[in-house]
Amino acid sequence: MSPTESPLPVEAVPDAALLTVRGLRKSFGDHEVLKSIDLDVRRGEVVTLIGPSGSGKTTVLRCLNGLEVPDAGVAEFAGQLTVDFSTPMAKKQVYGLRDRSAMVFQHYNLFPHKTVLENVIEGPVQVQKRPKAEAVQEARDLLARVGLAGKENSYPFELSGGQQQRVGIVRALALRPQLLLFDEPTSALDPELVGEVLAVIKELAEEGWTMVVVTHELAFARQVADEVIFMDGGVVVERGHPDTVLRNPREERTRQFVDRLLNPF
Ligand SMILES: Nc1ncnc2c1ncn2[C@@H]1O[C@H](COP(=O)(O)OP(=O)(O)OP(=O)(O)O)[C@@H](O)[C@H]1O
Repeated sequence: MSPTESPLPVEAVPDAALLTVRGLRKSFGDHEVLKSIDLDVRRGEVVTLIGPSGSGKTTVLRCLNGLEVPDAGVAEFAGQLTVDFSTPMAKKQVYGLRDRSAMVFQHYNLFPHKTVLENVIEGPVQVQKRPKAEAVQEARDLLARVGLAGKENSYPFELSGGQQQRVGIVRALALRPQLLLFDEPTSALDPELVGEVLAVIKELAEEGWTMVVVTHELAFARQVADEVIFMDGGVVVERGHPDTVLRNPREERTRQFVDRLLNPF
């Protein structure tokens, strides 16, 4: 299913903004984790977030998905929804963000006691109240697309990590989101399984899905990303085309981080 088939259609307007975020701030206690983050995501664009552990990448995704309520800032889904996080209404409005985005988690976060099919249809049927037969058919089609036909009745523990993550991706797609959020989708996988998951994400990018991907896979970022954002200490240090940020960064901090990823010893 391409994003244009979703019930919340992504219009084929090249370079049109889908999500604009300004001044995003989030503290946990007195630890200021995000210090005024700006983000522009255009329709059909792939933005990758890179940065050291603790720099705030996951927190950005969780704020975009409405799993955390930021302390300040504004998020706007073009022409549909504006959330001003500094107002009391934001606590309710973040559900609007959750309706429009879907997250793929580092550790898959599948329900262990549910089958693959049950995991995938949970959101569409229980949350979105879509007809079960339609959700089941769509889930079967999506699972087949990522090479998981025949695994519908398996339980997560019966699958490899790569297969579980592909179920995680299908579960996100089944929500028919406008924006896909990936939080280090391959970092829990054995090295030989990383490629099979990245291939699925790359295919989705080629189909025109809009996505924000937190990843340490620089080869993926180079090939697939339209923009790379390097975060450190809760701020955006540098952003730009992958050829600049990953090959010829302007900032010394970016250069050191990329060098460490390329030469860990
Ligand atoms: N719910 C929370 N309560 C308290 N502190 C939190 C919470 N969530 C995140 N943090 C802290 O916020 C900081 C940023 O965390 P975050 O997970 O966003 O970083 P990250 O860049 O994604 O790191 P990693 O690459 O290790 O996942 C860390 O210091 C983390 O301990």
